[in-house]
Amino acid sequence: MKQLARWRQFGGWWTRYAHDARSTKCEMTFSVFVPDGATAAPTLYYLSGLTCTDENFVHKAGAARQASSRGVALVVPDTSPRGNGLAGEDDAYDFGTGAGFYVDALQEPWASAGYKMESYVATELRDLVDGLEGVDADNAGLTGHSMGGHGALTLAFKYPDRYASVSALAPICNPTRCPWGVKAFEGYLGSVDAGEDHDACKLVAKHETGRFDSILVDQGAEDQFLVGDIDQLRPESFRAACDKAGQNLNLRYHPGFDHSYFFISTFIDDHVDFAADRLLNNNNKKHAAS
Ligand SMILES: N[C@@H](CCC(=O)N[C@@H](CS)C(=O)NCC(=O)O)C(=O)O
Repeated sequence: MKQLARWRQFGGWWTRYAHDARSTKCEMTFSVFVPDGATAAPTLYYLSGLTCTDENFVHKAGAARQASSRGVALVVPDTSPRGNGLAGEDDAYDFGTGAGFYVDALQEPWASAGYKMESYVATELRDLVDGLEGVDADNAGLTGHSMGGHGALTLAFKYPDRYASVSALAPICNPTRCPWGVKAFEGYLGSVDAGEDHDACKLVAKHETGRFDSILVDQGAEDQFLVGDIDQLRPESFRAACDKAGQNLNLRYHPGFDHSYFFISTFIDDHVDFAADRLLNNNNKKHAAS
């Protein structure tokens, strides 16, 4: 693993790393924020949306202010493999590069070309984070935006033993029923049906799925992907699925806000707090028990 850059912000340090990744078969970058003085800070993963690298969030969200004040580390991965030279991978903003959808592709050529972002985030990156100073990789939560909100919700349901908290900003809640998700699942998995195992609305209904005391979802009421002719996000489907499954959900609509980082930067502190309230508590419990 090599260090690409290091910046001081608020009460802590960002470090940007590159490493040769097994699951994605290429060099991957990610960024980590560690608050000053942390010895075992809980880890909040932020999963980004379509077209993003790890840098969009680091530069635009301003999350380090609250993360340093709460003593939470932030881990920000990229959104897909890059540069594996696959024909067509750069042709569209919503498939291929920048659009890994947090699934392990089953369909060729994507499966052999490292489109394995589920394994990358949930296992390979987690193991790397375990080796970093100041952070506790075993005390982790997830949040994310849009495609990354879908990643946060679905990985939390699929790996409840790895994540003790989950929230999301304008997540793609029901990808088997929206154009972005249908395109991704047909392309990476071979069918929309195969995507049911990566759809938050379907996963919350499964009884072996993890349950969380609450899930926070923020949504801009003027989000261009919500209020257009085509609803890519479908938060009301997630509300209905959570109600049916007995999963507590705090879904908040914010008038005037769109899908952008202006929305994310306004509400990100609440997501850091939401994770901190759960993970610091979790941490205390763990230490009290030992
Ligand atoms: N480029 C796409 C939209 C892509 C988009 O909105 N991406 C969001 C995540 S879904 C984002 O965070 N973009 C990067 C940024 O705003 O910095 C379009 O024009 O329809």
